[in-house]
Amino acid sequence: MIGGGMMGEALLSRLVVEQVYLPDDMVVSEPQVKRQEFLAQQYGVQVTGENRLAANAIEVLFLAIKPQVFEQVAVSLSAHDRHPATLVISILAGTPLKTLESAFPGQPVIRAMPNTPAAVGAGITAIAAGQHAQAHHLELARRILETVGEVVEVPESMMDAVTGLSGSGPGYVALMIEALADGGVAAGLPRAIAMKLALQTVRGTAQLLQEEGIHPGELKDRVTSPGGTTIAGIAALEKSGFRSAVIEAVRAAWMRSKELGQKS
Ligand SMILES: NC(=O)C1=CN([C@@H]2O[C@H](COP(=O)(O)OP(=O)(O)OC[C@H]3O[C@@H](n4cnc5c(N)ncnc54)[C@H](O)[C@@H]3O)[C@@H](O)[C@H]2O)C=CC1
Ligand SMILES: O=C(O)[C@@H]1CCC=N1
Repeated sequence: MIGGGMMGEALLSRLVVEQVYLPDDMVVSEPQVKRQEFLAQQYGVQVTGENRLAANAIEVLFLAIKPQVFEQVAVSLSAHDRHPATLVISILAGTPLKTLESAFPGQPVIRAMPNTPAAVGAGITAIAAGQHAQAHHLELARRILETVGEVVEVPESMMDAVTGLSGSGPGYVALMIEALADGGVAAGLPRAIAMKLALQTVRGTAQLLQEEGIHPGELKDRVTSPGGTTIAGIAALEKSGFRSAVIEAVRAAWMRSKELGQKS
C-alpha cells in the first residue's frame, strides 16, 4: 500500500480483521514517521518510507495517496521493481485509468472509489476495470474492497459521478446531521440528546428505505400527516432550496473530480 492515511488505514484495519491478508504480508509505504509507527504498532503491518520497497514483487499494489502526488509516486516506483502481474488498485479521486495505465504499462489496473464509512466496514466502493484487468483481478479487488463494505462495478465514465455522490457524500450527510442537531438545540434540546436523535434518525431512515425497498417519496408521504408537523418542516426545506442544494453539491463534486482528471 502506498499512502497510509485515513483511507489506507480504513482498508488495512479491515483486511487484518477479515484475515484477507496477514499483517506480515502487508507493507505500507508512508513518509510520515509518526504515521509509520502508529500503523506498525496498531495493525502489525510492515512499514517503510520507500515506495520502491513496498512495490517489490507483490500481488496487489494499492494506491491510497492524494491525486496531487500521483506523478511523483509513479516516478518513485521505478519500472524494474514492478512485476507485470501485480494488480494495481487506485482509489485516487479523478485519476483516470489511462493515466494509471500509462504509469503501469501492461499491468492490470482497477480504479476504485470507496467512501469514509469504509472505516467501520459500512462503505460502498465503485470499481472500474482497466484494459489488462481480467475476471480474476476483478474478483481479487472485490475480495479486498468488500472488507470495507459493498462493491459495485460501473463503467469508468461514471466514476466522477460516483465520486460526487458516494465518495463525497459522507461529507454532505455529516453536514445534514450537524444541522439537524443544531435545529434541535435551537428548539431547546440538550446537545447530546439532539445529536443522538439526529444520528439515529438518519441511520434508521436509510435502513428503512433499504430494507423495505420503497421510494423515498413514499416514505415522505408516510411521515407527513395532513396539516401536521412534517409537512411544515418540508415546506421550510423547499423554501430554502434544500433539494436543489444537495443536487448542486453532487454536481459540483462531480465537476471537481473531472477537473482533477484533466490535470493528471
Ligand atoms: N477521504 C475520503 O473520503 C476519500 C478519499 N479517496 C481518495 O483516497 C486517497 C487518500 O485520501 P485520504 O486517505 O483521505 O488522504 P490522507 O491525506 O489521509 O492520506 C494520504 C497519505 O499519503 C501519504 N503520502 C504523501 N505523499 C506520499 C508519497 N510520496 N508516498 C507515499 N505516501 C505518501 C501521506 O503522508 C498520507 O498519510 C485520495 O486519493 C482520495 O482522493 C477516495 C474516496 C474517499
Ligand atoms: O474530497 C476528496 O477529494 C476525496 C474524494 C472523495 C472523498 N474525498
